[in-house]
Amino acid sequence: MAQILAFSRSLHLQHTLRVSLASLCSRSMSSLDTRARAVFSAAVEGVQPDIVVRRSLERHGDKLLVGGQNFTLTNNLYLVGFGKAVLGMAAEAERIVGDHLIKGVVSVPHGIQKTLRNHGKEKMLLENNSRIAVMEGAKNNLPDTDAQKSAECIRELASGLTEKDLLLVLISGGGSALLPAPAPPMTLQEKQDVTRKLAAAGATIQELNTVRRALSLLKGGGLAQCANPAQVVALILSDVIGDPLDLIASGPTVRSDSKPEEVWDILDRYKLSGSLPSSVKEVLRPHYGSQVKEQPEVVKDHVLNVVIGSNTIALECASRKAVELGLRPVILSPGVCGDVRSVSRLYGVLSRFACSPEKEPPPELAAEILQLGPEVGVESWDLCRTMNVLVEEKKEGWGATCLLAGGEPTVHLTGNGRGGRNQELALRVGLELSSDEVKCGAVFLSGGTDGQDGPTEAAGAVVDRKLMEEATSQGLDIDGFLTNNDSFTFFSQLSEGRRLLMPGLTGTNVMDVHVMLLPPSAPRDFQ
Ligand SMILES: Nc1ncnc2c1ncn2[C@@H]1O[C@H](COP(=O)(O)OP(=O)(O)OP(=O)(O)O)[C@@H](O)[C@H]1O
Ligand SMILES: O=C(O)[C@H](O)CO
Repeated sequence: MAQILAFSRSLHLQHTLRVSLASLCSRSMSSLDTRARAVFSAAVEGVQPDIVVRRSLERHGDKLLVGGQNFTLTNNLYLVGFGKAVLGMAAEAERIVGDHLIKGVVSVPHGIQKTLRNHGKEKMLLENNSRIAVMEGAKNNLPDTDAQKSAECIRELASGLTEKDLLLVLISGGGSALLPAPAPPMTLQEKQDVTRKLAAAGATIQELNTVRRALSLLKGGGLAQCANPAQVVALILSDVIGDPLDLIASGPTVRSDSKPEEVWDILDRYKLSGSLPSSVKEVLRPHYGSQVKEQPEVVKDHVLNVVIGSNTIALECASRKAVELGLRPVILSPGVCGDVRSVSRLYGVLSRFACSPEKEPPPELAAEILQLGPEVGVESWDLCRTMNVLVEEKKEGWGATCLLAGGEPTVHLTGNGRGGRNQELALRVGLELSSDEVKCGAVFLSGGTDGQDGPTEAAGAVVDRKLMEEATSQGLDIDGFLTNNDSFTFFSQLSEGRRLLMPGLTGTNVMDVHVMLLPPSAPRDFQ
C-alpha cells in the first residue's frame, strides 16, 4: 500500500512538474518571441534616416564635419537625394545645416509622404517652409516619367554649381529607379525594357546596376561629374551586400571603372544582346561610353562618399539590444544571400547544432554547416566563429544565444501567391524547427528593414517548432502554400496573423535582418 501511495504521489509530482515545466516553457516561448521582435526593432531603429544623418553630420558654427573632413558653410549648400529613405535623411540634414541650405531636390517613391503621415512618421517629412522640393515617382519601384523629371531637376541643380558650392547628395536603396537619365539617343522605355528583362531573367543587383550605370547619364559617377567643380559630399544608406559604393543606387557619385565588355558579357549571359534596340547598342559602343563618361581625376578629388548606415550597423544595434535583454549575441554575417531553401537549411542545421544534447555537437552537423556556407555567402571563418560560441555556450551554460545575420536571400518564384522572401524564409525555417530531429525551443524571425516584404503589408514573420502542429490543427497545408509562394496568405490565416511581423513602413532600408534565439538545452535554465 505504502508503495502504491508513493507511486501515486510520484505520479502526481511528475504531473505537477510536467504542467509547471510546460507553462514555464510556453512562457519562455512567448518571451523569446517578444525578445526576437524587440531585437528586430532595435536593428531598424539603429538605421533610422534621422539617426544615421545625425551620427554622421556635425555642425559647429559655420563648419560642417563629415567623414573626418571639415567643410566651410557660407550659404553655399545645395542638396539632392534619391531613394526610399532620403525623405527622412533630407529632413534631418535640413535641421542640421539650417539657413546655409540654398536649395534642394529629392526624388522619393510615389505616395511616400502620405504613407509616412498615415503611419505617424511626421518627423520624416519636411517642414512647410523647407527649401527642398519633394518629387514623387517610380511607382512600384520602376523608373517612370515622373522620376525622369526629378532626375532632370537634380541634373539641372548640380550642373549650375560653382567651385564655391557644396553639394550634399543623399543616397539610399531604390535610388536607381528614382534617378533615371537614359543616355541619348536611348528612350526611358528602351532603358526600362533592358533592366526589366535582366531582372526577370534573374540578374543579380551587381549585374543589373553594372548595366544601368552604362546606360545612364547620371549613374556611375555622372552626377558628380555634373556638379564639378563644386565639392560633393554623398551620405549613403547601403542596401547592397558588402556596401559597394559603385553599386548602391548605381553609384551616381562614384567613378565607374567597368569596361563596355563587362556590360556586354552580362547582356550575353542573359541572352539579351541579340535583341537590343539600336539606340542601346549605340550607347554601349566603346567610343560613346568614353565620350560621355570620361571623368577627369579632379572629379574624384572633389567627392567624398560616406556610408552612414548599413546592415552591419543594424546588426550591431540589434546585438546591443540582445545584451540588454539578457541574451548572448553572436553576429553570423551581414551578407547572407543565395536561395532561400539553402538559407533555411543552414538555420535548421545551426539550431540542431546548438540544441544537440551532447556537449560536443556531432561533427556531421558542423560539416553540413560548413558545406552550406558558400551557397549562402557566409565565410567558413564566420561559421566556425559562430559554432565556437554555440559550443562554449553549451559547456558554460550562459543562457539563451541570439544569433544575428542579415542580407538578401532570393526566392525562385514558381507560384502566384502573395509573399516575400522573409516570410518564405521564416516558413521554411519553421518547418526545419518542427522536424522531429530538433528538440530545442529556438525562435526564428526574418524581417525586411523597410517594413515591407515583397508586395505585402508585413515585414516578415516569427516561427518556432510549434509551427507545423499549429498549421495542421488549423487545416493549413504548409507545402501547398510554399509551392504557390503564398507565405503571406499562410501567416495571415494562421492563428489570426499572430506570427506576422507588422512594423509598418519604417522609412529606412538596409536589406533583411534574421534573428534566431537559441535557449539552452537544459529546461532548468528556461526563464
Ligand atoms: N509571392 C512571393 N513569395 C516570395 N517572395 C516574393 C514573392 N513575390 C515577390 N517576392 C520577392 O520579393 C522581392 C521583392 O521584394 P521587395 O520589394 O521587398 O524587394 P527589395 O529587394 O527589398 O527591394 P528594395 O531593396 O528596393 O527595397 C523579390 O526578391 C521577389 O523575388
Ligand atoms: O537602387 C538600387 O539600385 C538598389 O536599391 C540597390 O542600391
